[in-house]
Amino acid sequence: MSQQPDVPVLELRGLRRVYGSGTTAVTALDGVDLSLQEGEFVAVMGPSGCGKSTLLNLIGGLDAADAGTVRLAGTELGSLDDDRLTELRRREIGFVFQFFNLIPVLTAVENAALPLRLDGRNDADELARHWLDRVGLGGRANARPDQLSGGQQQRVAVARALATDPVLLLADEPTGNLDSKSAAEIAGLLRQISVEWNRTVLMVTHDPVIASHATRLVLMRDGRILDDLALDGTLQAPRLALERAGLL
Ligand SMILES: Nc1ncnc2c1ncn2[C@@H]1O[C@H](COP(=O)(O)OP(=O)(O)OP(=O)(O)O)[C@@H](O)[C@H]1O
Repeated sequence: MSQQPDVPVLELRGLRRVYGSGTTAVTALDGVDLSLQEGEFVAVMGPSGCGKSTLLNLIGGLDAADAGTVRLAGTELGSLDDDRLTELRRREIGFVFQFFNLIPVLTAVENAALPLRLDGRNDADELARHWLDRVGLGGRANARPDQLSGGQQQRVAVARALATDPVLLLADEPTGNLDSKSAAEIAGLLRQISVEWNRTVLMVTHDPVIASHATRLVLMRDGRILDDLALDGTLQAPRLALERAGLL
């Protein structure tokens, strides 16, 4: 999928998701509009239960909205059949998770190559090595996850997420299982991926220091977007925005 100029990488319109029905219904997303341009690094923050995971699930095509649309580089996810949605998810969205989700018996390069192998690419290992190099792990390509630190394992996961050259990288608490030094390094890598490599990154985090690496901050509460602001790279900016919004 090539990115066309002027078409947002991601466009959400009127996104709504209600779990359950009747008196026990929970409105997890209550009319979310959001547009991301190529090269942005957006941090999403908000209190527990405000709808962040639901939002990522809908953007990642893992769950369907009750109303509204998700467009990825112009393609509306709701218009795709299951096979096309699976294909788009594998090629056009890179996922990075809190607990890395690497396969323990595979080496770093085998893990990073996995989405390409699933796609039948015969240059899978070559591309995986290229991405491991770019994320600073070229020297550990043949190590298994249990031979790598947490930060290194997350780098493998980032290489795997980038291997198919997706239009969007989704990161769900990518530093939540790391010590503060490794966490800052991974957040710095995500910033490099967006600002220097012009990839688009959407990250959910609870940590305002980690959010300070992003170029833009989206604050959520009760299934809605409360604030959406550009960040200036200072450590305090997300904390001040959270305070202003009454979320701290
Ligand atoms: N499968 C489900 N069934 C019923 N309610 C759900 C389900 N998943 C989430 N919810 C509810 O929807 C709301 C939003 O949940 P969600 O997990 O998206 O929030 P979150 O911001 O990711 O929270 P956290 O920061 O704790 O992960 C919450 O009230 C939650 O209890």
